[in-house]
Amino acid sequence: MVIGIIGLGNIGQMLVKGLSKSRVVSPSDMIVFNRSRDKAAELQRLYPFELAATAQETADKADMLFICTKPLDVLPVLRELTLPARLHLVSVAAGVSLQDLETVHSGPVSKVIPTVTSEELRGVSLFASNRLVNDTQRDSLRLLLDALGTAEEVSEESIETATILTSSAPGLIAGILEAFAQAAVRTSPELGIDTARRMLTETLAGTSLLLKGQELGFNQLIERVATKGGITEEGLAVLGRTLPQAFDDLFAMTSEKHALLKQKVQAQIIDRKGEQ
Ligand SMILES: NC(=O)C1=CN([C@@H]2O[C@H](COP(=O)(O)OP(=O)(O)OC[C@H]3O[C@@H](n4cnc5c(N)ncnc54)[C@H](O)[C@@H]3O)[C@@H](O)[C@H]2O)C=CC1
Ligand SMILES: O=C(O)[C@@H]1CCC=N1
Repeated sequence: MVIGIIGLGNIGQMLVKGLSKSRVVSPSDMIVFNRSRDKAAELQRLYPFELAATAQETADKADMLFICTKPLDVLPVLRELTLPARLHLVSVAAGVSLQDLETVHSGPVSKVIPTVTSEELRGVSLFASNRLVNDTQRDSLRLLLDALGTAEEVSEESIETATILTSSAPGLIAGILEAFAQAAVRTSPELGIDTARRMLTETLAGTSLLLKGQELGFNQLIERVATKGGITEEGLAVLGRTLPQAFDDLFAMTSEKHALLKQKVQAQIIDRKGEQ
């Protein structure tokens, strides 16, 4: 099976690196197109995929085509192409629905929300497919996404909330850790920011092993750490007072952004109909 990739940004590159590292696809079974050829040629030196001269060449040769541009570039880029009916089109863009993709491709279409952590073959890739994706195509997609961590099929209704938990989360967790480290240094400047970051990074790795490796629940881990009447309890009480509102705000704002993005994609479809 030939995997096509259009767009070599964070996610396009993650796909090349992750799929190659997992060995589920060899670079020689990938065909890649990027607007800037130099960037693609540089990556090609490490991962010897076929470098396409045009996006159309990628679409013609691929069995499964990942479109990895920013959301508002997805439909304009795909409209310029003639997509073979057999092609399984896979968009990774937040805010672009299966129905939107069906306006540019009459064949099988899936939406995947990947995660940058898949470069390390960990993390959850969300996916939803339209009715034209047959069992073989769904199985092939699931195989690729499982190789990148864990594949999870979700309804389009829940994909936006799940996106925050799986795909935005690495960035959000990094943001939380940065604030954690900065507060430590405000409290004890002599510690230094690099030391604080290093301590948190190592602690995150250990925490993740306890949660995932030993299958401890969040509350079980809290009980192990927070000695009754001890210090951690005080910290948890602060989090209990402040974090529920912060996370409600986070979901409210990210939902609003998703809605705005979807409106803009809809406008691209309506404008196009007006032009025809
Ligand atoms: N970064 C992330 O963690 C995640 C991103 N996504 C989605 O992935 C998509 C890409 O995001 P990033 O990789 O972060 O963005 P990015 O800005 O790093 O990459 C976009 C790439 O598309 C290329 N591009 C733009 N127009 C093109 C064209 N006409 N032909 C070929 N290539 C073209 C650009 O050169 C750039 O390399 C977005 O739609 C985003 O919603 C989804 C989940 C996670
Ligand atoms: O922030 C974004 O828009 C993309 C989608 C989810 C993660 N990154």
